[in-house]
Amino acid sequence: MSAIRFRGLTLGYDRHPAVHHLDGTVASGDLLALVGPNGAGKSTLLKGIVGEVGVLDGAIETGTKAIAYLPQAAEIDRSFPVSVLDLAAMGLWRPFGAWASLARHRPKLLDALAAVGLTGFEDRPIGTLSGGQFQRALFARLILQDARLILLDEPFTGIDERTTADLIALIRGWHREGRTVVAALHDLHQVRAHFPSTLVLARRPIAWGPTADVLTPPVLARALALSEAWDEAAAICRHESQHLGRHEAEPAAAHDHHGHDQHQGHAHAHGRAGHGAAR
Ligand SMILES: Nc1ncnc2c1ncn2[C@@H]1O[C@H](COP(=O)(O)OP(=O)(O)OP(=O)(O)O)[C@@H](O)[C@H]1O
Repeated sequence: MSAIRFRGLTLGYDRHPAVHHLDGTVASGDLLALVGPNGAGKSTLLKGIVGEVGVLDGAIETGTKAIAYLPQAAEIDRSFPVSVLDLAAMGLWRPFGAWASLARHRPKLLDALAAVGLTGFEDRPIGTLSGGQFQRALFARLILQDARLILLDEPFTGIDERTTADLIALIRGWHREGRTVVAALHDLHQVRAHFPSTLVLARRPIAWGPTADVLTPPVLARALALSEAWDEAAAICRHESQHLGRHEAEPAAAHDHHGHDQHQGHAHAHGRAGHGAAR
C-alpha cells in the first residue's frame, strides 16, 4: 500500500521547476529520509505534498488527507503570543476545530507535553523558549495531530544532541505505530542510524531505496555535481517519466526544456554530469 505516489512530478515556482522527473512510491509505514545538497528541492517536495507549492506537471497522490507537516524552524513565526499549551493544542484543530474548549482535552495535552519533556512549561509564552524547547513543543503538536503521514523539514537543525535523541525516539515510535514519516535531513549519520530508506534528490531523484544501498559516496558526489550544475533560470521541461523500480535513477538521456532558449548548451549538465558515476 502506498502513502504517497509521485507521477512524472514537476514542482516549482513561477514556472521554474525546483523538483522534476519524480516518479515513485513511498510505502505506507515507511521511515524515509530526504537527502540532498542545499537547494536540491527537499523543502519544495515536502511543501508540494501538503499543497503549499504548485504542481507544474504530473501528480502527487496521498492515501490520506491527515498529513502533519513541520516546516523548517526558520519559517515558523515565534513572536505570536501563545503559550506552549496553546501551541500544542493547535494539533487538535483538525478533529475538534480551532475554538473548542481546551479544558476537556487538557489531560491529553499534558500527556503530549510530558512525552516531549515539557512538563511544567504549559503556560510559558512560546517566544521565551529555547530553540530545542520550541522544537519539543512543535513535536507535542505533531503528536496531537495524530496523522498517518508526517512530514518533517530538517527537524534537528540547531537542536542539541540530547533533544535530537529524544525527538528521534518519538519518530521511531511513530514508525513502530505504522505511520509514514518523511524527513528532510542533512546529517547522514542520523540517516544511516535511524532511517531504513532514503531518497537522494538533486532537483530530480538520484537514488531511492534502502539507505545502505543508496547512501554511497558516488551517489552523493553525483547529487552534489548535479545540484551545482543546475540552472536556476531553467523553464519547465518536457515530461520524461522515469520509473524508479531500482535503487538508482538513470540520468535523463534527452532533456530539453521547452521555452528555454537563453541557456542552451549550459543548463542541463544535470542530465549528463554524473552519468555512470553512481554505478
Ligand atoms: N518561494 C520560493 N520562490 C522561488 N523559488 C524558491 C522558493 N522557495 C525555494 N525556491 C527555490 O527552489 C529551489 C529548491 O529549494 P528548496 O528550499 O526546496 O531546497 P532544499 O533542498 O530544501 O534546500 P536546503 O537544504 O538549503 O533547505 C532553490 O533553487 C530555491 O531557491
